[in-house]
Amino acid sequence: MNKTIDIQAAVAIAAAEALAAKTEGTFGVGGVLLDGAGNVLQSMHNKVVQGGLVADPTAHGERQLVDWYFAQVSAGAALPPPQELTIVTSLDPCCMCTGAILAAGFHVVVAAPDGNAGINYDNHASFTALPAPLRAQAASRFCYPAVRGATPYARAASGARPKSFFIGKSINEATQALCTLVFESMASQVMQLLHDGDAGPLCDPASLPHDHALVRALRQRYPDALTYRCAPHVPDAGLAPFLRAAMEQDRRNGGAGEAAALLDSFGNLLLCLPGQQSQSLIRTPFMECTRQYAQLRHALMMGKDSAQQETIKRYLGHPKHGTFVLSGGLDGSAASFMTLGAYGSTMEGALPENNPAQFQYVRPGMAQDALLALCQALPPLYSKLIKIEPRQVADAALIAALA
Ligand SMILES: Nc1ccnc(=O)[nH]1
Repeated sequence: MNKTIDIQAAVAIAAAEALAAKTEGTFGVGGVLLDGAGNVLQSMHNKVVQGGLVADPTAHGERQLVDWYFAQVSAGAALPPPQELTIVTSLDPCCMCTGAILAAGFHVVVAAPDGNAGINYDNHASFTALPAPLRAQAASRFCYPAVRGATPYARAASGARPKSFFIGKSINEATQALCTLVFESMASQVMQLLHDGDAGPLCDPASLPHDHALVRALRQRYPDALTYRCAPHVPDAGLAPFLRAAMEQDRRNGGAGEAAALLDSFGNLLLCLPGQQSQSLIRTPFMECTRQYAQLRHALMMGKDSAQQETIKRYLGHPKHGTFVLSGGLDGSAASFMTLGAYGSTMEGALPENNPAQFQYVRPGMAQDALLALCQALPPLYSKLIKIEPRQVADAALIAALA
C-alpha cells in the first residue's frame, strides 16, 4: 500500500476521459476514482448525450463514479469506504454531483473551473452555494490544486489539502487548459441538443391507442402510466395512491419512503417511482424518475428517422413542459442538494414562461422561504438561468392524503 501518484498524472487520465466524452458528442468531462494509495479503481466520462440524442441528464462523470462504487459494493466487492477514496475530475462538480459526493463521503480533486454550474463557481472555495452545514464538509474534501504558469489557466491552490499519497501536488498549465477547452468546446452544443425540436405543439399521449408502441414502452417502465390525469400542473388527491404505492416500495428498496412523479403538460401521469437506494445511496426517487424518462425517450428515438423522432418528442415532450412532484420536500441535506442539482441538469435552460410551477412537493422538508433562499444561492445556471423554484402542491386534499 505504498503506491503513490502525482496529481498531474491523475488529472491527465481525467482529461483523456474528457476527450473521449467530447469525441462521443457529449459534455467534455471525465474523472477517475483513486483508492487510498493512488491506485486507479475506475475512470469514466460524461454520457448525457449518446448517439446524438440525450440519453440521461444525470450521466455526469462524477455521479457515475459514485454509482459505480456503490454498485460494486452491493455486488460484494471489498472496496475501502468512500472517506478513503478520491475522485479526480476534469471539471468542477455541478450541484448534483456535489450533493452525490458529499452524501457518499468521497474526497475530490478538481481541475478546470465551471463558472456556470460548478460548486466553486466563484473560485472562492467557500462553497456559499451549499446549505451552511455542508460548507465545512466541502472545504475539507474538495481540493483545487495549484496550476503553475503565467496564463489565465494558472491559479493558487485552494480548498482541501490533497490526500498524502499524491506526490506532485500541482497541475500542469497545458493539462488544465485541456480540461477547460474540451469542456468549453462542447458546452453550448450539448445544451442546444437538450432543447432540440422543442418548438412544435405537444400532443396528448392519452389520445393514442393502448397498443401503440409509445404507450407500451411507457407502461413497460411504469405500468400505471396514463391511468391518472389532473388539470395541467395541478396534481390533486387522485395522485396520492400512486405516490403512496411508490413510497412503500421505496422503503422496501432501502430508501426513506419517498417517491417522485412526472406529469406531462396535459396532466397525464407518466411515471411515479421509488428510489433504488439498496443498490446505491444516491439512487433516490427523483434521480430514478428523471433518468427513466430520459432513457425512455432515448430508447424510442434511437435509430428512428427525424420525422419519427419528431413524433416521439411531441407525445413525450421535454420534462420542462410537465410537472415533477416529490412526495417529500427538499431539506438541507446533501441528498436534497443532489436532487436540486439533478433537477437543474434535467432542465439545463430557462423554464417555459407558462410553467412556473414545474417543480412541486407534497410534504415540506423545510420552510418555503429558506428553500427559496437556498435556491437563490445556487450557481448561476440554477439561480439565474433556470431560476429553480420548488413549491408545495396547491391541492390541500393531496397534502392531507400524504400527511
Ligand atoms: N462537472 C461536470 C459537468 C458536466 N458534466 C459532467 O460530467 N461533469
